[in-house]
Amino acid sequence: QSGEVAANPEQYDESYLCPVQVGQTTLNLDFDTGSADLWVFSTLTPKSESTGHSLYNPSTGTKKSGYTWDISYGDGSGASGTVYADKVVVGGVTATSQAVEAATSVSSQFEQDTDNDGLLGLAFSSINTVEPQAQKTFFDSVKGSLAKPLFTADLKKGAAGTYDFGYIDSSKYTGSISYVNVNTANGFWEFTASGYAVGSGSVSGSVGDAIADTGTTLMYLPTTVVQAYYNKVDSADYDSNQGGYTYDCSENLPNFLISLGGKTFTVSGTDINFAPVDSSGETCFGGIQENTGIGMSILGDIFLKSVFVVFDQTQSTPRLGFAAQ
Ligand SMILES: O=C(CNCc1ccccc1)Nc1scc(-c2ccccc2)c1C(=O)NCc1ccccc1
Repeated sequence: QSGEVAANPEQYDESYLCPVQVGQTTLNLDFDTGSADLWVFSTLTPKSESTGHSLYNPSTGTKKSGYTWDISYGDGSGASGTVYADKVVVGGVTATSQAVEAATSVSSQFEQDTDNDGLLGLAFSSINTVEPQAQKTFFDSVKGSLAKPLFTADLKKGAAGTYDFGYIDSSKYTGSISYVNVNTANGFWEFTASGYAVGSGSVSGSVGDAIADTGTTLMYLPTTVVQAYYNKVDSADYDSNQGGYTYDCSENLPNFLISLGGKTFTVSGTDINFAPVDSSGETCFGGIQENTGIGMSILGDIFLKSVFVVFDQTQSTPRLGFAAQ
C-alpha cells in the first residue's frame, strides 16, 4: 500500500497537523519524527483537559490490560495514559491493529492547543514509552506492507504540505536527493550535518550531530553557529526572559546555509523569522536558537519547510534523503 496525507500548519507554523482515522473517529495529529508514541486525546481524558479536542473512543478498540505510557518533552509538556489496539488509517494506508495510546492526563500546553488531538510518532520504536512492552510506531506497523519502506515530508511555510508513505513523488522536489546515513542508537533520525554559512558564500566548520525532527518547531544549533548567525543581525540579542535570541521584527534576517550529504541547502532568512514575542509585533523570536542542554542539534520545522526529506528504511542502515523543494 501507499498514501498521502495533508500536513496543515498551525499559526506561525508552530506545528503541522494531519487528519488520521483512529478507530471510528478522525483526529488531527502532530506527525513527529522526534518521538515514537501515537497518543491521542480520548473519552478517558478528564473533561477539564479535553474540552475543544476531538476524542478517540476506546470502545472500538481492544484494551491492552496492564499497559501504560508516560511521555515528557524538552519543553516540560507531557501526557500519560493507557493502551488500546485499534485500526489507524493515514492517507489510505491502514494499520489494522495499531497501539493507540489513550491519554488519561495531558499537560496544560496540550490542553490549550485545541487544534491538536495528539501525536503520531515517527521516530524509532526503541524510544516508545509504553510499559511493560514498547509498541511499534505507525510506520513500523505498516512498513512491511508499503510499496517501499519509506515516508517523505514536504512541509511548507504557511501552507499545507504533505507526508507520503511508501513512495517518493519526484514532483515535490528539484535536483537530486542527497543521502546521509542515520545512527539509530538514540531512537532518532540522527545524522552528522556538515559545514554552514551565514548569508551566502561557501560553507565551513561543522554543525555536527543532528536530528531531523518534524515535531520541533525551531532549529537548535551549537552556540558557536548561533552566535555567528546573530552577529549578522544588528538588533539581535539574547533575551533570557524570552529564553532565546530576539531582534526587531523590521530587520531582514540573513539566509542560513547548511551542507548535508555533500549538498548545500539554504534556509531563507524569511523562514528563520519565526514570530513576534508579543502582540505589539515589535520584537521577534528567531527560528535559530542554541542547542544548550539538548545534547545534539535539532533540525525542526524552520529547516524542514525548506527541503523535501526522505525517511528511508529500504536498506539495513536507515538513511535520510534531502532535496531542495
Ligand atoms: O521531543 C521531540 C519531538 N516532539 C516535539 C514535541 C511535539 C509536541 C509537543 C511537545 C514537543 N524532540 C526532541 S528530541 C530532544 C528534545 C529536547 C529538547 C530540549 C531539551 C531536551 C530534549 C526534543 C524536544 O523536546 N523537542 C521539543 C522542544 C520544545 C521546546 C524547546 C526545544 C525543543
